[in-house]
Amino acid sequence: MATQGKPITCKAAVCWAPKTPLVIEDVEVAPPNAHEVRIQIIHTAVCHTDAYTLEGHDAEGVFPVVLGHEGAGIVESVGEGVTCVKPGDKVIPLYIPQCKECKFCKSPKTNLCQKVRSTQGRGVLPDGTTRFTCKGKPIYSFMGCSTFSQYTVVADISVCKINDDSPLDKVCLLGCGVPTGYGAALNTAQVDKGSNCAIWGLGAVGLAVALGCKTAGASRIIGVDINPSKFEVAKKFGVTEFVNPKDHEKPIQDVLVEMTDGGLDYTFECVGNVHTMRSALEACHKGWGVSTIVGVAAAGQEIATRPFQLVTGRVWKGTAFGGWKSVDSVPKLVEDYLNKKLMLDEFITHNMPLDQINQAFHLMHTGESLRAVIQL
Ligand SMILES: NC(=O)C1=CN([C@@H]2O[C@H](COP(=O)(O)OP(=O)(O)OC[C@H]3O[C@@H](n4cnc5c(N)ncnc54)[C@H](OP(=O)(O)O)[C@@H]3O)[C@@H](O)[C@H]2O)C=CC1
Ligand SMILES: N[C@@H](CCC(=O)N[C@@H](CSC=O)C(=O)NCC(=O)O)C(=O)O
Ligand SMILES: [Zn+2]
Ligand SMILES: [Zn+2]
Repeated sequence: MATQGKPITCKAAVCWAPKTPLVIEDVEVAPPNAHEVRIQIIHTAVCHTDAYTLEGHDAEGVFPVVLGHEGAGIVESVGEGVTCVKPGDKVIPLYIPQCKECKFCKSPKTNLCQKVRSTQGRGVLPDGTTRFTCKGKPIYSFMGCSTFSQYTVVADISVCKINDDSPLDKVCLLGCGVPTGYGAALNTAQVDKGSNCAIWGLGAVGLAVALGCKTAGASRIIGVDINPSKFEVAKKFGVTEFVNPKDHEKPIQDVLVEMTDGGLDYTFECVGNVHTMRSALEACHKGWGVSTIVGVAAAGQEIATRPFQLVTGRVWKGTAFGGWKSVDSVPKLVEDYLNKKLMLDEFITHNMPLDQINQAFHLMHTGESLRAVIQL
């Protein structure tokens, strides 16, 4: 391979500082070190967590940075000791890796591999450095993925090989939002047949929760959102009823408890707002209701409720990447998509080139998009 072992100069969307538009720059991407993989990113989608970090809400946010963590691409070259993928393989970068060796990976109770968590949280690869340079300055990595670049370097435990027939413009969604919501219902909450569920926030993550609830055989799936334009599209994902908190004077949890003869079996917060997190918990049925926090709240925010809500049997949970052990699960989710058992296309509302990436953020903020897919 002509580029192997050499730096590659390519286009990337660089975030120089919080709350500033991304700038398309020529960046230099160094070759992969041992146990690293350099990937040509072909498509990436934009997740609300990219916007959250761009807005300066992430306690771990470091700048300048190449954001993006919902991507798919082709391996360009690998560093010494890499055996899990080879040049030419189609892959998905994984922001929660799976080393299969740490205490977390060995436990069936969690997907939160901690092997590279501390370096990833500081915006660097496991050796403490970054592979991106622009205008002579090092540029940080994001969530171990940095998919808003034509080339990126990730740890070998942070990537999985997928079926050669995968359409990368669709399966890039399996890097974050869809598995997160789908797994929140199936793995974390373990929704059961005939149950009633409510979902706050009908973006891609909330709609993927709906899909998981539907797959589990839930009877009622209530969508709660302040943007009524989300209601029509939500039906495709299994949402059966809609509630807009703006249409009610009472706290929305009281409205839902009345609608459901005492409360919901399962609720999901997919907004990232501590007030909706409280509503979702308090809308749960006494004795057994389970509320799962999926949304990511801004730095410094804290949740509150009366402890009596928990004493009387409601359970508060949270999920990261839907509880999926990433290397084991993402290739299987790709197969489910290829076998038409998992919807993805319906989440994609926009397609655009890299130089329009700021428009993708705008569409998310105005509530016009579910997922915008960027072609690199
Ligand atoms: N735990 C994890 O592993 C992951 C967490 N996330 C988090 O999940 C959340 C959702 O992500 P995503 O689907 O991409 O985001 P979106 O912005 O696409 O969707 C959020 C939805 O919530 C709606 N909303 C905003 N405020 C309220 C409110 N007060 N009550 C009800 N609905 C409201 C928005 O309406 P409007 O259209 O008007 O804005 C929008 O429809 C984010 O916090 C993201 O960071 C994402 C991926 C993984
Ligand atoms: N860095 C933040 C927290 C951000 C966060 O909660 N990230 C989610 C994924 S959101 C994806 O779109 C997550 O999986 N967290 C687990 C983890 O180990 O990071 C902060 O400092 O609060
Ligand atoms: Zn995400
Ligand atoms: Zn691990």
